Amino acid sequence: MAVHIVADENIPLIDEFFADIGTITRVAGRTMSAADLSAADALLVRSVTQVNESLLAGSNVKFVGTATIGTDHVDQDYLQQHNIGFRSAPGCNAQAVVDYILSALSVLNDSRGQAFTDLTVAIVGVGNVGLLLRQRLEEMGVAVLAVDPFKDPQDVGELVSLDEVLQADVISLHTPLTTDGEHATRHLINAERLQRMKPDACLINSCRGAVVDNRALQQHMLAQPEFEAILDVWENEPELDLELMNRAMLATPHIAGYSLDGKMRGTEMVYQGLCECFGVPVRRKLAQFLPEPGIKMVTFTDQVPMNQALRTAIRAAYEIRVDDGVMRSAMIRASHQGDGSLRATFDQLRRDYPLRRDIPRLKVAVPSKCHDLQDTLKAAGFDVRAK
Ligand SMILES: NC(=O)C1=CN([C@@H]2O[C@H](COP(=O)(O)OP(=O)(O)OC[C@H]3O[C@@H](n4cnc5c(N)ncnc54)[C@H](O)[C@@H]3O)[C@@H](O)[C@H]2O)C=CC1
Ligand SMILES: O=C(O)C(=O)[C@H](O)COP(=O)(O)O
Repeated sequence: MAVHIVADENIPLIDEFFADIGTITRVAGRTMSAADLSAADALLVRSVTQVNESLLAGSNVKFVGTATIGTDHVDQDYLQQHNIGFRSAPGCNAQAVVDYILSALSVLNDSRGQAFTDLTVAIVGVGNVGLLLRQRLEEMGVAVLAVDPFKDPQDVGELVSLDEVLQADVISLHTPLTTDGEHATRHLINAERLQRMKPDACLINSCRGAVVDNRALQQHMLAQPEFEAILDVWENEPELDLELMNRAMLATPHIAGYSLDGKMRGTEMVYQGLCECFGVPVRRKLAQFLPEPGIKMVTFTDQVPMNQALRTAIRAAYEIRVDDGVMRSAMIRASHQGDGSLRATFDQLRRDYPLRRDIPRLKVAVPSKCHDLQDTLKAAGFDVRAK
């Protein structure tokens, strides 16, 4: 049976994974409509497509795959009620988000003349991203506080209350966007909770924009000039609040998870789900397609101080300041153009995102006598070679 697949044009390796399963139509994810699905058996999306009754009603779609970790754009109840198979890609780009946070922390440290180990970092949501971040930071010697009402400390380590977490130097958000129940995360960080943070705290949001009340954050930063925000995600994307961007210490266009490794892993995971749903044998594996990294090796001498080596290695793998600079200049240019330019520019930055690899793909050579440096770089996830 040939499966007709409608796929977001920004999903990589669509032909490589799916061409021998059926026919493929690529469409723009942001503007996908019910008309695009008239002949579809399977739908593959990213986070920018709202998958709900108005998209699917009247179609013959039997499977929906989202090549993303987040699933807040998918009405899973509707899929279940209509017997439509579903697969997301849990954890696919968790490593990339962790790399983003490490690069962000290295910039924050530079601006304050601090080392990683001078900070207490709070993690809100200890799932795939939060737990990997916790492991990396703790092994690097950073003090971590974590909160997650749905997790057992036996599985994810010690947990504290949200009140305690608000007292950390850095608060990094890693929850899904949810709107129902006692622990709903929409506007989890609101004006009142911002008030309870340290005046010079740093809030990092790389999960979903609406987990933070963006208006309250902007007002808080106006009143507390020492407060820092590092923002990858924005309420109402692809709309962007330029004022908030200008106040943020680092601003990026929802690309924290955009490593090649993470994106391709996402495709492989939905491929496996689609094969299972249609009873097709799994013939393709990510390793067939993932290229070798371009930078082969970063080499350190024994003279390099620990923090400098760590910063250099992290930024050789992922330099957040480049993404920040590209976004600011593109957005400022767009703000002088007409209606819709900011939205279009936000999406264009994402579509044309340059190649980036996960930290564990970067080999780092360290003198064999520098055991502490080797251990710290391994803790941060690097492929360390003693030389
Ligand atoms: N900026 C980007 O490019 C990316 C953003 N994301 C976002 O990050 C989110 C987290 O990713 P994962 O860790 O892989 O998801 P996950 O589902 O593995 O973990 C989320 C954790 O948050 C916890 N949680 C839920 N409500 C909470 C609350 N009120 N307070 C504290 N914890 C709460 C859950 O119990 C769970 O342990 C995703 O849902 C997605 O929206 C994910 C990948 C890339
Ligand atoms: O995996 C997720 O969840 C994300 O946030 C994705 O990295 C977002 O990428 P797009 O699906 O919006 O391209």
